[in-house]
Amino acid sequence: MATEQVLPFSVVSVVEEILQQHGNGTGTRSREIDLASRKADEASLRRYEAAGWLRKMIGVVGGKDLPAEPSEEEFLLGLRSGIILCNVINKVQPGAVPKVVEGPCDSVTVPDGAALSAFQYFENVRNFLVAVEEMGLPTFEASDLGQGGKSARVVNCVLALKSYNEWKQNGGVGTWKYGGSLKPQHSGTGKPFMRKVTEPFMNSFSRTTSLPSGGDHFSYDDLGHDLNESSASRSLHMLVRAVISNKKQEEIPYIVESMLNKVMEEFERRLVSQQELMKATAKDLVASSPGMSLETTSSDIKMEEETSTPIKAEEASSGITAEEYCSQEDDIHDEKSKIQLLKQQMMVEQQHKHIQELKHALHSTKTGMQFLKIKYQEEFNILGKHLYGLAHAASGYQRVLEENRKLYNQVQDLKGNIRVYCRVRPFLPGQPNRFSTVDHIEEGNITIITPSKYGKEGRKSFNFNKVFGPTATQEEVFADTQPLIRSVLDGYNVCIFAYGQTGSGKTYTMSGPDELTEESQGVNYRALSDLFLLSDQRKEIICYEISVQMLEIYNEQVRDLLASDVHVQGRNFTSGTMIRGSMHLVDLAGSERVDKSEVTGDRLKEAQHINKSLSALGDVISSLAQKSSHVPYRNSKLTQLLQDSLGGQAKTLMFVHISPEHDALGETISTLKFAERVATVELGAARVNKDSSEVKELKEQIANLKAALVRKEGDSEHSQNSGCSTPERLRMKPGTGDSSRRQSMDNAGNIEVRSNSSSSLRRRSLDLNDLRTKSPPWPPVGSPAQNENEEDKESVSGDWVDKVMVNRHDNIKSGDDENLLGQWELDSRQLPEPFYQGYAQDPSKIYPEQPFNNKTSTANNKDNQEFDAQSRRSDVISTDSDELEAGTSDSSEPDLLWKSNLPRESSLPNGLGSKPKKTNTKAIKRPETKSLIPSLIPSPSKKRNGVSPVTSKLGRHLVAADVKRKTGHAK
Ligand SMILES: Nc1ncnc2c1ncn2[C@@H]1O[C@H](COP(=O)(O)OP(=O)(O)OP(=O)(O)O)[C@@H](O)[C@H]1O
Repeated sequence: MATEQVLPFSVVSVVEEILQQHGNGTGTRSREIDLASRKADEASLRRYEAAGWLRKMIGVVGGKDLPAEPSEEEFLLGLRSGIILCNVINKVQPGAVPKVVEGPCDSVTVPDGAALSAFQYFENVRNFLVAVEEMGLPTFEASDLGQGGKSARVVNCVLALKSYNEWKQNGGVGTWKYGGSLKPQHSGTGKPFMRKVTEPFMNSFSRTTSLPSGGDHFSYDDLGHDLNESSASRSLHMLVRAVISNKKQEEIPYIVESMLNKVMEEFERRLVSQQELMKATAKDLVASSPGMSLETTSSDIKMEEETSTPIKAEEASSGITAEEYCSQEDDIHDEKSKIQLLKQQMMVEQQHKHIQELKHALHSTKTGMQFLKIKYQEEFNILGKHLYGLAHAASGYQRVLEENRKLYNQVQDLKGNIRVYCRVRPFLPGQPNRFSTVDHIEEGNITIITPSKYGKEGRKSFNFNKVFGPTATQEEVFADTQPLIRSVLDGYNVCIFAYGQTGSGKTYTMSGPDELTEESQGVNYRALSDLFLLSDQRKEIICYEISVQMLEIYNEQVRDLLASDVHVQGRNFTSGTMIRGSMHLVDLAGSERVDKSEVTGDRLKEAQHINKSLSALGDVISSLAQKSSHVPYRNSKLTQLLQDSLGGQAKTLMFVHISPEHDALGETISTLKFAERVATVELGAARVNKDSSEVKELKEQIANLKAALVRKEGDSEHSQNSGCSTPERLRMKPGTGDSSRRQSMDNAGNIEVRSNSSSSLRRRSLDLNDLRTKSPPWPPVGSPAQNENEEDKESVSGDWVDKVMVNRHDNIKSGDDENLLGQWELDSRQLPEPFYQGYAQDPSKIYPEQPFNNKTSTANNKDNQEFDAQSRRSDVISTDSDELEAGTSDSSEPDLLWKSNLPRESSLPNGLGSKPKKTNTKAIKRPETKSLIPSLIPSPSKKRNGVSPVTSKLGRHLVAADVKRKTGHAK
């Protein structure tokens, strides 16, 4: 059917041609007559159709002047007034002619009618024609309605109006336009005659044009085509009539069959030629478009056929030729190329637009990068400034640290150089009577419940720097001690010693209990740990060398339990200065009364020495408290060794311990009073042992010169006393070699150094000789850094005897403790270098304030030395006792504590110097059971009683021999 739609010929034309050929036998003349007749019939039929439609539209009454099948004259006459036309058009398009001039029906028929009426009728026709024109319908001339006028155009106009009306009544779908397609409505109303005989036949032929159905559009061209088609049908009809009119009835089927066969043949022939024409056209298109393939062309053509089917059908129906079609194809191809080109141009433009956008984005990115770069540079510069500031701050950090250290130590100094902390031991497990003598504790205050004889109120308060109750932990105790430890690393000498009666907790505080845990570690462990910790923290700034010395003083003999050295020594990397600090951790012997121990023999001798040590300590502290010009450091080994820590350069802390038991109340009060007195001692501002290298060299030069001077004096004395070669004399000579100096030291200094090959010292791969030879040079005696007292300067090691741990023998608990001692005893009699120079120079200088009246008795055997020391001490006490009363068991009263060594009794704060003298009956019965320190302070009553203070003190006071080896100190 697609082929039929594009056919440039119609079926009617083929049939007509066949019929004409069939009728050729009737002659040319008859054909001309038939054609004229056929045209006349067609015109009549069209006129009849128009008249019939008009009559139908306006009714019989309105159309009474128009016959159903009027002649041409009747048709024109009936429409001449324009009334029928105006009424009809107003029915088709209401209001098309607003005003229709009506008149008497006969006015038209009367030729002599009024001229006015004729004019009015003309107006009707004119209005009708205007309306028709506005509707897009074919018009005619008004003169066509006059006499002698032509009806053909009038009929066409009426039939067009009829078609328009039918299109409108069918719904008016689409837009009616002039030249549009409209399928003719073959209602058959205008073809009553043809419909009766030939309508099936005609319809079968006319439909071969396959015009689009539906009648969506109406155009005048369609009307023309319809009219042409109708004319052709009627012409065909007449040809058929002409062919069969003179034939017999029985011949007609054969004739019709013959004609149909011919029509079919002709139609097929034309189809074939049409197909050939189409193929040739397609090849030409391919040849003219090099880039187009045959398939593309075919598909394009097919596509074009599909898209333009209505147009082609219209073209076919309107007789478009193949050439015209090819021309249109070319136009379409060109159009497609243009579209393609436009598309490409659009793409190029779009890509160009994208490129522009990309360029813009790139530019923005570049700008952003530039901005970021500038920002980065700015931030980098700011960061650099910050870094510079930080570096500057870091460099100043050293100064700040130094300043902090200074301030920190200043604060410590402002607190007082001798600090006294009191600690109350808790009741021990298994103790039945738990009545505590401690009433209450408040920060630095402790109140003791006393019997009425001790006070009016039965209470007595003591103030110290700090008081720790029975529940205080080791950590809490050390927390308040720690600042002193840190001072050691800053170049200060520090002395921490524990004081108190036996069993009050001295060892517990300093070392801890026997079964040691991390929590129960005492000050010694924690202090050493802190030293190493701090030195490690400061290792970037200061290089510390820490050495530990462990000494024991027993019966006035000093034993080095570890090695010979030296100190905490640090070298500042930045300034190059050297600082030296020392720390003395001293666990003293018990201070309770001797009468509780009732010891004799060796114990008594031991107690005498302890007595002497503590007595000397009391003397030193008393002198310091009185700011005496002379401080008797050399009265005992203890005070000699602690000189640096008890002098003006040191920071001293005393832990005073008391027991809570009621039966220890006397010792408790005595101890607290002693401690309170100690707390009043002002040592002056502590000084840092800090030397530059130049100062150090100068000090060494001075020391050498002084040593040379001493040797020179010794030589001259030796020459004057030639022949006097007693051991004492020999000891007093300055040693020329190590062995001689050691010998001298052994004798004069009562120092015993023993080495044990199986000791833990050796297990640590330490060699005493090694340590000694590697020790720093012994400082010059009497160096400026030492005590201002010239005698003390010469006789005491000064800065160079540090790190002393004073230990005591415990003959009572000699079991396990003796084993522990074995680990630390040294067999060798090699002596530490400091003692050679400190003591061997001149024994008489050790006790300058005493008459050295028994030089020969201080023989080179140890016992003699001990006895000598005791004798000297006795001499001292004897001298003092001239002014003081003899001690009694009541001499433990605190008021008597310091009197013996105070130059002015009236200066005692408690005014007990005027206390009435008492006779000590206990002293007579058991003279060895007197308390230690109070007994060293003879009371006026004792003096008046005339009891020899020497015998009474030495005989009645005994330190309980319960001292353990403090092996933990050196671990
Ligand atoms: N604060 C305390 N907490 C618990 N137990 C303590 C405390 N203080 C002392 N002790 C215990 O009391 C007993 C005696 O203490 P410690 O040996 O330390 O006394 P001391 O003063 O050193 O005696 P000594 O003079 O004989 O050496 C020990 O068993 C010890 O563990």
